[in-house]
Amino acid sequence: MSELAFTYPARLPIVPLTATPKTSAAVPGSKSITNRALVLAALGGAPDGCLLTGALRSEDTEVMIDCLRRLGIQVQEDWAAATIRVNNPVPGGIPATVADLFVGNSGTTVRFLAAMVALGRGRYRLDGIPRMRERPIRDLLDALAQLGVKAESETGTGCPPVVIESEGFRAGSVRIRADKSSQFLSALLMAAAYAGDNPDHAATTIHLDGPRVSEPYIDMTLAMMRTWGLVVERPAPDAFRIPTGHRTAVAEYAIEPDASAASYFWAAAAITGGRVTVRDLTKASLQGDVLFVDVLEQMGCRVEECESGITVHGRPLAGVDVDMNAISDTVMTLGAVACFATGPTTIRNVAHIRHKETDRIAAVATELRKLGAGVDEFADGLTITPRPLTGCAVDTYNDHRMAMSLALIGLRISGVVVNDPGCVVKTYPGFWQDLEKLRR
Ligand SMILES: O=C(O)C1=C[C@@H](OP(=O)(O)O)[C@@H](O)[C@H](O)C1
Ligand SMILES: C=C(OP(=O)(O)O)C(=O)O
Repeated sequence: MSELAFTYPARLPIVPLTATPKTSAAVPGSKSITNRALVLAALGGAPDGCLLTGALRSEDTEVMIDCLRRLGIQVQEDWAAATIRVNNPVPGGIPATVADLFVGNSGTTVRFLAAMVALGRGRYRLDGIPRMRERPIRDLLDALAQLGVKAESETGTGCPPVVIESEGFRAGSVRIRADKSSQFLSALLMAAAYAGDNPDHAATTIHLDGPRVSEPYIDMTLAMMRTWGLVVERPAPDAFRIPTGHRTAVAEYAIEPDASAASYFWAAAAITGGRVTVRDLTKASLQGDVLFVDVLEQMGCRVEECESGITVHGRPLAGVDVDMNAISDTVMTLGAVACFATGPTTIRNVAHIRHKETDRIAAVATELRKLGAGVDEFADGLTITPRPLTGCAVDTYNDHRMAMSLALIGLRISGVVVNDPGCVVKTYPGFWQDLEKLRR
């Protein structure tokens, strides 16, 4: 990330807004869509390559791009134009036979690529930062093993580093769990579409065992696969049948703005009683996180969808009791908003966020308590009880979403200082500049 045009201090004081914001915000491209589009464009193999527009430049997308290059796929970025061109000399396959891949702390990169490299013939190793070595991937490795791929956690922890040794995988039948992360299923779905022919199986059938988390991301995967001409049948709600041999060359694909990034600006309107439009997002988005605005609406905000985007009008806020399993990247955003409501807010059914950049339930509970809020933490969620807040230095746990969410509190309360604000590079390097635009 050294070339990124942003530098960050060690600590960033947040100055409260002096005027109520009435503005619109443009957020960068979706991380989830950019990283899926990179994988699908790489496997799809359009004759002149595929041009991705509106792409996100951030640590998570840059590690994905770097890994694809190490796999022999040609990737040319033009960040000034927010475009990436992807060209695979071996459409549907992996050119490199050996690769050592560094995935940083990007869940989408490690999960999507662990399945994708299994289409190759060779030995591939994926590793990341120390926290990545604590993030689960066993359920995906077990699924790949069922398809004849040697897929192992090097240290036997069920976490990276991961070593995949493959002779390519052929269509077959496989069972997988997605109760720790939906990314396991997304990864397998995308790779399975390029599985080799098997005289005994005209399709790969994936059976999902147990409950699934983060369901809208599975829908996003299925929708994007359809764009690439890949067929996924649903013989039952927990079964996916992916016939081999279907694909469409996609020459150009437009990436939506990031809805999780948008949540900070909608929340800013809610917290300050202002009005903020996030441009170019609609409720028809591929991203479940646009539905964060429904939670704000439940709390009392007015939400308006128009041609230019989605607008949140801040109003006095009531507490809510909400299941956030489907939109769990916005839990910390809601945690910040909840501090300004008239009553307690309970966030339920998000045990899986303990496996993300940090244990997000514990981290948000600790930091909101430091600021003065009442917080009861339970295994799969938390209750936040508003109390008078006092600004202080807050820790961010190398978690971009902790930094962006806690900063929101500083828009109302003086004395909030965000430690290690540079961790936003994971998905939103320009966040601090964009937050400042609320003062215009
Ligand atoms: O598939 C994706 O793009 C993502 C799925 C979610 O992860 P889990 O499925 O692990 O909850 C989400 O938190 C992550 O930011 C992106
Ligand atoms: C959980 C996240 O990312 P990932 O799982 O892709 O690392 C996130 O961006 O909040």
